[in-house]
Amino acid sequence: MGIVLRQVSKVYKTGEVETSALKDIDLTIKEGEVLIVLGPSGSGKSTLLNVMSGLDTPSAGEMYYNDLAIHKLDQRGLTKFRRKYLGFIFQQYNLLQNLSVKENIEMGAALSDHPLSIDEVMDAVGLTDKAKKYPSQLSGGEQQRVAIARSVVKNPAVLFCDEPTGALDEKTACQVLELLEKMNDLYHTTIVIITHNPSIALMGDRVIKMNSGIIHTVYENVDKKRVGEIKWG
Ligand SMILES: Nc1ncnc2c1ncn2[C@@H]1O[C@H](COP(=O)(O)OP(=O)(O)OP(=O)(O)O)[C@@H](O)[C@H]1O
Repeated sequence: MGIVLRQVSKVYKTGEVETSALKDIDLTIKEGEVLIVLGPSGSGKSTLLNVMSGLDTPSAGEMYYNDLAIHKLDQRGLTKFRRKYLGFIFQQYNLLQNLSVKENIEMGAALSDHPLSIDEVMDAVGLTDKAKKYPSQLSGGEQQRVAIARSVVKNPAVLFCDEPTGALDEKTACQVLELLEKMNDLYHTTIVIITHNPSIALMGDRVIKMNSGIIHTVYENVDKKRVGEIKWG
């Protein structure tokens, strides 16, 4: 159970040029695990995330979420799948500018039939005193935290995070990672984190390393660390 990829490939065609961004990927993401995806720029990390979360379609291969055959879904089916089970944390925030912080987070809660408490999540990301502000009145880091709160409050089964702390200072980045850790502890949320930062890999149950569209290394993290124990350098 979990997410299963079998022989998944993705080829981008730009005019005459073809780029093989994923080559015959076999991967199982177990329910409730924290999986870290490392790899140099252009190695296929974002493509992997987009394809396995149904934001993009594979060129070949099969993908399953528990018993659901994701590769067989049409766009409507994919949207339903994402809405029901998934949360996303990206570097760009996509906040609704004419809604307050609290209203943006409420939008996330409204997508779920088992949301978390809006007030608790706002508190966890340190936004309680900004609840009535609008995105344009916030710093970049604060906007990122609103976007994270909006994804987390939905209480999704799987949270996909693409460089979730890339634009944040160390203290805020730690708060964000601790929130992800808490989601995993409390709700058994499956968490996939794409990162360039090898220190973040220390919080993973498993780490995969990509290069040129393939997974060249997978390892279990026998010495998994709590976020609070990680030394950032
Ligand atoms: N929409 C697209 N059209 C054409 N080629 C693309 C597209 N998106 C990605 N690629 C190519 O596919 C390959 C994998 O890109 P991808 O964005 O998945 O890498 P990445 O590991 O996430 O990189 P980064 O760490 O820089 O975000 C690269 O060669 C990239 O140029």
